[in-house]
Amino acid sequence: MGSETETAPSISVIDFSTNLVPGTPSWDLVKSQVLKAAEECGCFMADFKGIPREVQETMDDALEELYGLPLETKLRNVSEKPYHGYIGQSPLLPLFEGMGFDHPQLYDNVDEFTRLMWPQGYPNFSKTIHQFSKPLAELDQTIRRMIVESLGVEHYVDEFLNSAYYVIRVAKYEAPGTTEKKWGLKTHKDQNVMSILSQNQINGLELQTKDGEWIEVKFSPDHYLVIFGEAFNAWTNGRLYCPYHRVMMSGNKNRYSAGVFSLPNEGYVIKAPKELVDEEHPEAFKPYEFIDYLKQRTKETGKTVEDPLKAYYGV
Ligand SMILES: O=C(O)CCC(=O)C(=O)O
Ligand SMILES: [Fe+2]
Repeated sequence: MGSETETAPSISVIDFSTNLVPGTPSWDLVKSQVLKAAEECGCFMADFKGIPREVQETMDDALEELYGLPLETKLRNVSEKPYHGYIGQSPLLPLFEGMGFDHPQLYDNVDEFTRLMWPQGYPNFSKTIHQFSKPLAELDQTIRRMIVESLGVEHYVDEFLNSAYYVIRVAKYEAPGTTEKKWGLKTHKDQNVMSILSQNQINGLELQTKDGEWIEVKFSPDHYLVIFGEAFNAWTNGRLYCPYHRVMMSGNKNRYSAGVFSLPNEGYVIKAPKELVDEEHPEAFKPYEFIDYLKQRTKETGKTVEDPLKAYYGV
């Protein structure tokens, strides 16, 4: 049905601001909205009140302070797993720096990272990161539970929720000082299970719709962008959409973003439950381990692969 005025595509907002209890009508309503967004756009904006405003604001300052540390200090954030530690200083992406660590929903893990950066300790920094990460890890659990229930395989909820761990990744995108857009982060699909992102007041994230149109993502306070990743898509036998996204920067203000990501555990073989495979939905992907996929993709950094998960593991 043609409408007279073209409306720009936008990302749907789903209300997580009330206490949602499984089995209640409000849970079921939100659950259906989540599945629809996951299938049609691979993302949505969660209106979520689990992180107090003052923590959101302190988070912006904390990231600015973290990235203000000398490079040799930031380089102490190392990991043997690809994409888990410090990334930056790349001539291909000169505006970008990223850091991250595992299990940020646990205070002691946050504090270990803090002490790596500030050996004398910095409890306020640890507190802020923890108060940011823990509610988002819980939100991730809620959303993943909703999808699994919606697909009618609720007896897999526990197995699926326990098959992933959390990583926090924080990024700085240096202001290019131009009106023309410069690359902050290359176009990619998230390879993990699910990502929940926030930012300071500076926009720059862009997301591609199924129709190929790019949307500039705008964040409001208490809004967190949920992006479904390839591992979740594989687990649902291809029922979800994974949107391409990128960061494009312009202007004179640095952008800081922070995200809590769920990643499949090491040793866990990602494979759709048999109930999700039938004649109408033949097996979409070969079973695979996340770390193998990550390692293969890292070897090919910079190479663009169309629909990468399908290229590597498509049946
Ligand atoms: O910084 C952002 O807003 C996006 C980060 C992102 O897409 C990622 O880490 O996968
Ligand atoms: Fe991403």
